[in-house]
Amino acid sequence: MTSPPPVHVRAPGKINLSLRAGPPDTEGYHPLATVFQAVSLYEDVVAHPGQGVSVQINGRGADLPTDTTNLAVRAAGLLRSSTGTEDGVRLELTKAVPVAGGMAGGSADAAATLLACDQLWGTGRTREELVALAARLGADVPFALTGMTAVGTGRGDVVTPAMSRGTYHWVLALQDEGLSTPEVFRALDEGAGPGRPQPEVDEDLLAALVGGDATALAPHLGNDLQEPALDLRPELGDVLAACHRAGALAALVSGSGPTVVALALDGPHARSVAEVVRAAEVADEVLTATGPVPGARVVERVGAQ
Ligand SMILES: C[C@](O)(CO)[C@H](O)COP(=O)(O)OP(=O)(O)OC[C@H]1O[C@@H](n2ccc(N)nc2=O)[C@H](O)[C@@H]1O
Ligand SMILES: Nc1ncnc2c1ncn2[C@@H]1O[C@H](COP(=O)(O)OP(=O)(O)OP(=O)(O)O)[C@@H](O)[C@H]1O
Repeated sequence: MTSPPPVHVRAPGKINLSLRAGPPDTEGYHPLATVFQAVSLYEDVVAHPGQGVSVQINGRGADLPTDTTNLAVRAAGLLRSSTGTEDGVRLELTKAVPVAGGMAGGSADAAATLLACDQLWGTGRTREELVALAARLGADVPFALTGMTAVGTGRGDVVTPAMSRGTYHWVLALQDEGLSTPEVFRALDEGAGPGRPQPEVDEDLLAALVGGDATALAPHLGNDLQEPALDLRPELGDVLAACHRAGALAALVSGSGPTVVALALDGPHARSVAEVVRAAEVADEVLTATGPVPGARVVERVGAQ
């Protein structure tokens, strides 16, 4: 029997336009009310037929583990055990999203792997089944399947698509050294103390997104994890200040950081803000991106007729 052609899936990184977190539950997880936007910084996963499950990493994160602690390997393993297939896969990841950067790169790898392996193995999971598997892999993984703009509730894993008009232009200030998501949540708990209210989705932000006007959106951007991320990494204050000085409409830490994202008026404005932030030498890399963009999708079935 001839082996099936490889499957190439692309999945986006995300930013949190708004993130509100309540006090932790008995398992240490925090209830969230967040608004995600998928942006044009992508992870590419090519699933080749193989023996067992293995992974090779290109681009960023060449020093990430390739054992079962890798989120892509976990995703393939979970699909295998839940479907009972004995087929294998050799995964080739090309990472563009910063590692431990608050942009859910590992979650994008996991989402892309679920979709790629389902196609490669012909296991025929429905979208709902893939989303349920995604939630078992991490709070951000379901959104990486959905993409575009969405509200995340529960642990951030209950994803509901949201309306958004137009395209938003972002400047991304990346740091080589990541921040640990559990540590940032711990710092939040130390700073915020008990008795905080259950988080609610910011309706004004959702209304601004429907209007499609970046200037109207800017004052509604916010992140409860920004202060704890700044406590752990005070230098991020310089990045935020540089974005403001550069004329950004708003600047905030994405998710658990340390990536700082700045909102611009349009493409040329984003490029000029990026130039000023780059010159300030407060970030290891400064990129521009747009959003919203679609979630994980098959780019091509390599060699397919
Ligand atoms: C910060 C965000 O990126 C915002 O979108 C997410 O909340 C994090 O999502 P994630 O990295 O996919 O999270 P998971 O892999 O499920 O969890 C990693 C760790 O983050 C903390 N965590 C995560 C999600 C959540 N709602 N509450 C938490 O406290 C927990 O300590 C958990 O052990
Ligand atoms: N394929 C993967 N890519 C990136 N990190 C991975 C991967 N597999 C496992 N990890 C581990 O997960 C940790 C966080 O991954 P990720 O890059 O998704 O962080 P993040 O963007 O801060 O995530 P989030 O925004 O979802 O909290 C890394 O420090 C790494 O140890």
